Amino acid sequence: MFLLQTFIQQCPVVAGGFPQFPPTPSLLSSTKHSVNFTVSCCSVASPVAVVNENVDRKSIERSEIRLGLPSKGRMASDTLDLLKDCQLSVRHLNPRQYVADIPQLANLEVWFQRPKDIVRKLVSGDLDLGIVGLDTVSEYGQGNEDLILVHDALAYGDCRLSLAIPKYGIFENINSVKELAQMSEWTAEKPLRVATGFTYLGPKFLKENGLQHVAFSTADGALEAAPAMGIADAIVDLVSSGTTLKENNLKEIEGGVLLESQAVMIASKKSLIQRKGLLDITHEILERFEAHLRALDQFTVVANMRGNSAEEVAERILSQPSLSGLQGPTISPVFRKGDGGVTPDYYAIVICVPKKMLYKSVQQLRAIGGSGVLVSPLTYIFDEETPRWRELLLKLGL
Ligand SMILES: Nc1ncnc2c1ncn2[C@@H]1O[C@H](COP(=O)(O)OP(=O)(O)OP(=O)(O)O)[C@@H](O)[C@H]1O
Ligand SMILES: O=P(O)(O)OC[C@H]1O[C@H](OP(=O)(O)OP(=O)(O)O)[C@H](O)[C@@H]1O
Ligand SMILES: [Mg+2]
Repeated sequence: MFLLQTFIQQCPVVAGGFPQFPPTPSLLSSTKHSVNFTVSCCSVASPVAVVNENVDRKSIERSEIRLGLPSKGRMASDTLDLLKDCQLSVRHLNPRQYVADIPQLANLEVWFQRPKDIVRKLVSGDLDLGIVGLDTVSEYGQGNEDLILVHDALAYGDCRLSLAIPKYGIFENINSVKELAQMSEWTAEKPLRVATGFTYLGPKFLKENGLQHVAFSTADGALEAAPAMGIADAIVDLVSSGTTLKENNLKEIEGGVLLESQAVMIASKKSLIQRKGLLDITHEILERFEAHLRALDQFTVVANMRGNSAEEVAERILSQPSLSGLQGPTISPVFRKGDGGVTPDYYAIVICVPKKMLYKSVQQLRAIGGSGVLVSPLTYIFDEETPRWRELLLKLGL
């Protein structure tokens, strides 16, 4: 049995600037004072030094800006779709080639990498920008201050990292982390056994929640099988629909969500400050993302309305809660030639309506005399300035 410290000292793993990501231990255990790794199989005295990244690389000397995108898995195609929807299509000639570009953004290289490697390479300075799940940033970034969240809600890849326990046996009446921690079953000799791929966030969370006797095991997938196989008592894993938990007779418990996750855009703070052109490209990508994502849940609604004046029509519209639009309605007179000359006969109104409110809005429009209602999708809403850009500049001290 080795403490984590011992493990790292004896395994000459050099993490090249990356903050101590653990060399996937096969078993971890928590004691009263610290979370310890118990190593059951490892070449602890390996003579080979594994250098994860170039330590003193000349990365800052390269002039190209590098964006890391997921090379495969759940996040890959949604990420490309988002960029395409923002008119930033990635030109990728060959799926086995890991480098590509975005013709709209000069001097930018796109590198396809596994999500966890995107985070590692941002920390090591080999990438400048990246798009991955927040869970991956938190697990592999481990709070590194050089990692900056540029956009924290790209609206896909939604899931949560959760602690789950069996519905049956000794857990039948356990419904919260507090109750789990208070169970008398867990002792130093017989700790709560937790299976997880999140070997940083898992132990941290359980320690913070007062679970003193915990042993962790790790696997690359199908963790939900571990309790039924008798390998673990609980798991910490990603959940989205909850089907996998349900099918394996497991349940989430109160206080057991470690993290709510979705796709995010991250950047290296050092690069943002030092690399020429990066701030401008980041601003452009951020503006396009924001404009697209804001427009996603809105429709443009155009309708005709009879009235005596634009003001009178505006008053009627603003009296309806669903019709105020983004900044208020746009109202234009529609002129017709009559006996007494050219007069405004009715008014055309244009408003933005949240998609969820569409039918209610149409009903309200009709109730105040609206007719000929046309509905079309919105592509972008560009605001004067994006709040996220201001926040980013603040984080950079600019
Ligand atoms: N139900 C889900 N299960 C796992 N990941 C999900 C789920 N829903 C969304 N995600 C997001 O997708 C990411 C994982 O995708 P995927 O498993 O394809 O990636 P990966 O890093 O290649 O995984 P691995 O290396 O284990 O194969 C997660 O980090 C998370 O942000
Ligand atoms: O709540 P759900 O919608 O059921 O999704 C959750 C499951 O999906 C993921 O597994 P994945 O499909 O990546 O398989 P793996 O765990 O074998 O990698 C995750 O690890 C869960 O097992
Ligand atoms: Mg997976």
